[in-house]
Amino acid sequence: MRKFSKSLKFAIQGLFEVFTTQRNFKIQTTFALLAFILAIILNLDESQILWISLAIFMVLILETINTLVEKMMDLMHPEYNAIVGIIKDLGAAAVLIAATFSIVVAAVIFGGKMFNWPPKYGIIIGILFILFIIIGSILKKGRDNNG
Ligand SMILES: Nc1ncnc2c1ncn2[C@@H]1O[C@H](COP(=O)(O)OP(=O)(O)OP(=O)(O)O)[C@@H](O)[C@H]1O
Repeated sequence: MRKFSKSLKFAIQGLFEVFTTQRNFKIQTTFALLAFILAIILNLDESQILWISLAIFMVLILETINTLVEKMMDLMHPEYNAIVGIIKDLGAAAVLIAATFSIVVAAVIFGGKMFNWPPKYGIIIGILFILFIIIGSILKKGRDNNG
């Protein structure tokens, strides 16, 4: 039991660390709080609350892992290095994917409840994001090959 309370203490220390040092995490927790309050006001049902919670916690988990990766890389390799840059960019990409998922969930659940948006708006956001990845990558490759 003592071991568990110690582990919990370290985990909470980590939580305070990511909250106090990471501006993005502060913004994400503020949005999370607003989303949970809105969920109460709109009287969301069980599955809607679970989807909102999944979206919120995925972003927070990935932002924490992204911070961990950044700190690890800064410790292991403080000087400029192209691979370090790619590793950090990948961590940021994981957060962006989770953030997009949370926009899809918000559009379907909050948009549906507040503005009567059809659920297909969520699909449209998903398609736009996938197209952005594909077209953006092709354009970038073309630019890299030319320059
Ligand atoms: N050592 C490095 N070598 C190459 N590129 C780097 C390096 N450090 C950072 N970068 C580039 O800068 C971007 C931002 O990195 P950084 O570690 O500053 O993250 P951040 O999101 O601004 O985090 P924080 O605000 O917590 O410092 C990375 O995604 C990467 O593209």
